[in-house]
Amino acid sequence: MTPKTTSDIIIAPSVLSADFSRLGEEVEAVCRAGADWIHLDVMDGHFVPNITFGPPVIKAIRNRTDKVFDCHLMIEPADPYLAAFAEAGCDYITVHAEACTHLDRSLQAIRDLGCKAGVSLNPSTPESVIEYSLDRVDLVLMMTVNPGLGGQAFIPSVVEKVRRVKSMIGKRPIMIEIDGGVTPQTAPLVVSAGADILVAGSAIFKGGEQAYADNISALRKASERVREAA
Ligand SMILES: O=C(CO)[C@H](O)[C@H](O)COP(=O)(O)O
Ligand SMILES: [Fe+2]
Repeated sequence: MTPKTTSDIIIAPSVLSADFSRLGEEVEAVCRAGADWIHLDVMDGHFVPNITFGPPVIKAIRNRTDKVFDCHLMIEPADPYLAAFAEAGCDYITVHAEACTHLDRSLQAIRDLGCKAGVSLNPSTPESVIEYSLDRVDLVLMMTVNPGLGGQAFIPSVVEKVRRVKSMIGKRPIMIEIDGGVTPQTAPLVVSAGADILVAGSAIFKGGEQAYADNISALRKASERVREAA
């Protein structure tokens, strides 16, 4: 296998669009198909209008792969549950800025648990809310849909915000992750604005297991063309 370079785009399939009755098998299938990370959408029916799964389910699928478990917490409050997600085997834990009264404290708590700390911004949240916490951040997850559901349409106005966050980050070792409505058509827009990681649910978990590799490769090719041209 060719070693990854720092310019490689990371593809993180969101299991939100997987068949939950076969979650372990779906994780294995998408890893075989070329996934880099596994994106886990945790929803509480309070911060977002949907409920998914929590630490016990993540723990149950942790032994299916050694890929990075990228946990996107759409829960409010988040702080009381951070330790349980770390113990379940999450590598990155991302909280929403909108759901944390003391964002700085939540980010430090994630790092104290030995995990990488992510912060997510809804499409309407200005990037200024994270400006003074960047020294505690490993990843900025920028929502390109309103959180809570898979299969929604990409919101193009976020692309400019991605560009601003990239410039705000400067030389800090912080990755930008894009989540929502990512397809081979929309991926080039965010990659050219500075995205490092692409989350995709409905664009990957479609067409049956045999199509996952082609779906991932379509996203990778669309992104790499942009990076090569830059
Ligand atoms: O965080 C999310 C929703 O809140 C999901 O990660 C996201 O929507 C992925 O699904 P799709 O690629 O189908 O938009
Ligand atoms: Fe997500």
